[in-house]
Amino acid sequence: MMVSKYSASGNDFVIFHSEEKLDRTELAKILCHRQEGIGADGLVVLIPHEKYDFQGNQSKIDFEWQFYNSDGSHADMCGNASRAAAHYAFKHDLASKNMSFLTGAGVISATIESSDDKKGMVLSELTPPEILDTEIEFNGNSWWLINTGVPHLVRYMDNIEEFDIEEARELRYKYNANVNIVQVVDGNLKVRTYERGVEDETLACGTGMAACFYRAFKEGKVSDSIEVYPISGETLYLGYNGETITFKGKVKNTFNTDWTN
Ligand SMILES: N[C@@H](CCC[C@H](N)C(=O)O)C(=O)O
Repeated sequence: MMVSKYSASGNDFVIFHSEEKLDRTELAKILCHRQEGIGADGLVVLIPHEKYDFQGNQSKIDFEWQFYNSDGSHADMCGNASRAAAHYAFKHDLASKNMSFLTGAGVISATIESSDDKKGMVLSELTPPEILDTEIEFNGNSWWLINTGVPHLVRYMDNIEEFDIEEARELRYKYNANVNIVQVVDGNLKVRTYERGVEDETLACGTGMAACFYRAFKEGKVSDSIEVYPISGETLYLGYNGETITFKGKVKNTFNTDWTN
C-alpha cells in the first residue's frame, strides 16, 4: 500500500486513499507510532463519498475523509490535515484545485494556491466556529471553550514559554478538549496546543489556532485578518468573514513509501 507523509506547519500526517470505508483504528496506531511505524500526529484516509465517485460526479463533494489521532481515536476535524489532504487529493487527481470534502464536522472547502511538494500553499475554510462556554475558571485563569470542528479550551498568557503541560493534560481530561494558550503580539498571535489523541503538545494545531483567533477577535484584541505563529516557527494566515474562518499555510509532502503491515 502506497502512503504519503505530510507536514502541515509542523503537524504531521500519514495519508492514503482507498475505495473502502473500514475501521482503521489499529492501522492508525501502527502507522503513527514514532518508533515502530512511520510516525505522525494523525492518519487521514480519503474515500469516495458514499453516493459519488472520486471525480465528484454529480456532487459538490469530491470525497469523504476518515481522520484518526495517533492513539487511534477518531476526531471530527483537523485543520492542518485538511490542508495536507487537499494537497494529496489534488496530486493524486482525486479533486481539482478548488475542492470540498466531507469530514465528521461537516463539509470543508480547500483551495490549492501552490501544489509544490516542498512548499505548497493551501487554504482551508473551516466549519463555522461555535462558542460553547466563556466562564470556565481553572487555577485562577479564564478559559473559553470553542468548537472549531473539534473542542478547544483557550486562555491568554503574557509569555507562552510558560505553558504548563501538566495543567493542560488535567484540563484535557476534565473537558475532553484540546488545550491552547495564546499570546497577543502586535495584533498577531503566538499559540501553543496540547492535543487530545496525541496526548502531548504538537508543533501546530489548525483548529486550535482558529479557536485562539476567534476568542481574540471576539474580545477585540485582533482584527479579522491576522498571522498566527505556532511553535513550529511557521506562519499561518487566518481570516474571519463573519461566518467561517479561513486558514492558510505551508504544506510539505515529505516522502512517499510502500507500507506493508
Ligand atoms: N491537529 C488538528 C486537530 C486534530 C484533532 C484533535 N487532536 C482532537 O482530537 O480533537 C488540527 O490541526 O486542527
